[in-house]
Amino acid sequence: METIYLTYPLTEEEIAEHARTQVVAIGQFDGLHLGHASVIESAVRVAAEQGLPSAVMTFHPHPKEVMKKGDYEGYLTPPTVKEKIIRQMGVDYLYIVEFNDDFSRVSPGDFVNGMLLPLGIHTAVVGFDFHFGYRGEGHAEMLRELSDYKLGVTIVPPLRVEGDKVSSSGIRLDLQEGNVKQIRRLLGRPYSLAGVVMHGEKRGRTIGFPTANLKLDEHYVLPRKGVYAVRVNHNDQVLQGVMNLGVKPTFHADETVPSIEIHLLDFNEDLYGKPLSVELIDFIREERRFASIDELVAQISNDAGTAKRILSNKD
Ligand SMILES: Cc1cc2nc3c(=O)[nH]c(=O)nc-3n(C[C@H](O)[C@H](O)[C@H](O)COP(=O)(O)O)c2cc1C
Ligand SMILES: Nc1ncnc2c1ncn2[C@@H]1O[C@H](COP(=O)(O)OP(=O)(O)O)[C@@H](O)[C@H]1O
Repeated sequence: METIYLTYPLTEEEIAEHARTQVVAIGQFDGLHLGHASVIESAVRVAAEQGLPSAVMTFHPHPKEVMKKGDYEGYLTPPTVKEKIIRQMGVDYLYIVEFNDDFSRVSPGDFVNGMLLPLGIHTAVVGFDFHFGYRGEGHAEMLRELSDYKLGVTIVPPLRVEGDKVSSSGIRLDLQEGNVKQIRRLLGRPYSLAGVVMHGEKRGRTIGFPTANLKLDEHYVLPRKGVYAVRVNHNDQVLQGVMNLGVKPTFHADETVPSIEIHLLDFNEDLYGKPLSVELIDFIREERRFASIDELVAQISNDAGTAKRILSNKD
């Protein structure tokens, strides 16, 4: 897969370089949940049927970040994660269009005639709720008419899991509630956070539970504070662990910035500076303040046992 960065308006050179008859799935696709996957898979299938290359067009930064909408709290799938997942889906080209103030003011008609048609888009594949152009005034059904019927359009219906429509906003709510098991069903994979291990307060080792402190690579939406059973990818190895995402109220009275700390089970190696990717498998409990370090340690030991039981279940 080739990743191509574009800005609107396209230059003559960009058009000359990237125009090809192709089938493109268009959307924000933040989270890359099963609904998004069904849109992208449709594009790959239609492309194969037509003997054309397949592509995904997405936008960065997130429009809500640029438009300073109050409810923006980060990415479910930051750009590098999104790119990796789309690559695994057999897509030939990924177009990342810069979303900025100017682009937010492009009319639906100009988006179609100044972006899609010049790139040689043969068929656009979009989700049922796709909106585009100034104030999101363009919607899926308008693509045909705005292109003067030059574009083929496939609209993919909503995907349901156990009766519920799969949506990025639903997943954001589930994250606030710590429903990581449900999120795993909606994404088709666990929610994960990637980062690098940094130095912490060096207390972990003194209480028998060293914890790798994760500095996140990108701006993720964080789940509810608390303790989670996690699977950790480190050096092509998959390790079991227990994570605390919180402000350590036992030690800090008014800390507000949460830290992400993982104790790896049956493991003893130096991890400073190493990249880790952490998959959230299940929520164990809320973070709380303990009256003594002994009580905290007893609880962490209990949590490690709970995580081990959860992670040994093969589902
Ligand atoms: C499984 C687990 C659960 C934890 N639960 C809590 C908790 O409920 N309350 C709290 O104040 N700290 C909790 N912690 C954080 C510890 O206080 C922290 O790991 C310890 O202070 C070491 O910090 P350091 O790695 O910065 O040295 C937990 C840590 C782990 C690994
Ligand atoms: N089982 C383990 N789980 C997590 N980190 C471990 C483990 N064994 C060794 N380590 C190392 O110990 C460090 C954590 O020790 P800790 O005393 O909590 O220090 P810090 O406060 O700097 O995180 C990790 O960053 C890693 O390098």
